[in-house]
Amino acid sequence: MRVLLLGGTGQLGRECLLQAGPDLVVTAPTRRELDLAASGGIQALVAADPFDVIVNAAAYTAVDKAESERDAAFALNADVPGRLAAAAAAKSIPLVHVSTDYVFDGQKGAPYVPDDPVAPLGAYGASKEAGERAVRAASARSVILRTAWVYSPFGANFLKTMLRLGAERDVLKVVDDQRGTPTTAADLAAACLAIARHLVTHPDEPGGTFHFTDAGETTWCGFARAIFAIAGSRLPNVPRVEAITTAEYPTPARRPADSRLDCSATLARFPVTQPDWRAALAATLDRLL
Ligand SMILES: NC(=O)C1=CN([C@@H]2O[C@H](COP(=O)(O)OP(=O)(O)OC[C@H]3O[C@@H](n4cnc5c(N)ncnc54)[C@H](OP(=O)(O)O)[C@@H]3O)[C@@H](O)[C@H]2O)C=CC1
Ligand SMILES: Cc1cn([C@H]2C[C@H](O)[C@@H](COP(=O)(O)OP(=O)(O)O[C@H]3O[C@@H](C)C(=O)[C@@H](O)[C@H]3O)O2)c(=O)[nH]c1=O
Repeated sequence: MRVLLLGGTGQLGRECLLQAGPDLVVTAPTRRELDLAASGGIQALVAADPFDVIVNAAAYTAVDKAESERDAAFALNADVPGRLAAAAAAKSIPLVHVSTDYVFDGQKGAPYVPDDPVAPLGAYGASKEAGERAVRAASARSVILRTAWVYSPFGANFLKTMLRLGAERDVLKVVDDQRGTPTTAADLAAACLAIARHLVTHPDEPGGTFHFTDAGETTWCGFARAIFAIAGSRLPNVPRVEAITTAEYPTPARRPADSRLDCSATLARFPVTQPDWRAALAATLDRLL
């Protein structure tokens, strides 16, 4: 299977590349080779090569910065997916596009199913929601896969922030009133590649919008506490993690209070596995430390 992977240097992209086996030929242009924000090169790239499927792991992911860089967020998260989906449709190849729990406002009070109404609270979520609409409008056979709270040994993420701050401070204050599910980029990559493969081998099946996270739920504070509980003996300093409210941790972007995602439709339709988030965290810490 020949895969065009965008965002190969990001968290998800790197895990996709690590999981590519001999039957999976992945082409992953870097930003230097293809600046997605600037380029009209997407169409040319897709048109020129015989890819079986496209996986879009590229995005603008700086949630707070997006509030002051709205145009940059929309360029990457809305315009690029639209162009990519149009190029995929023109070649009749499927697209796996990754989106976020931040398209929801977090007020449902139960895990979101894919058809629930979206209502993003910030510019990042709004840009990703616009990207979803652009992908649907292009009529490619696409799977929009929403995920949440992604972390890995690579790049910038909450796990690495906690380990960095935990080495410097004795107390970390972390919000305990935002619920969701931490998800390793490795598990997400496995899901993306399984879905990509399924779309290629089942050409008559339609796409749609789906959810994938690791299994279970917690808060950011619960996530932080689990990090230090699991990794503590391997760290030079283990901070105390103090639970605070969102109001006590003001940020430029508002975030959903409860963005748990119901993944049952994904598990029923595609051959994906959903590891428990704590087991996945332990495995990631083993890789990182
Ligand atoms: N991180 C998270 O917590 C979550 C992420 N998601 C979604 O999952 C997907 C993957 O996220 P994640 O792996 O964390 O993202 P990262 O921020 O780790 O990676 C983003 C990727 O996009 C690339 N990129 C950004 N701008 C450009 C550009 N102008 N030209 C070319 N490449 C560019 C980056 O390249 P470079 O390395 O050069 O910067 C990088 O490869 C995204 O769609 C994201 O919205 C959904 C929920 C949670
Ligand atoms: C660093 C820190 C953060 N927090 C809070 C702020 C915020 O509410 C929450 C998470 O912080 P972060 O800024 O690390 O995470 P954030 O950038 O909001 O993570 C999001 O990224 C995008 C890309 C997504 O798509 C989402 O699914 C989600 O993973 O934790 C604390 O309470 N204490 C702290 O010391």
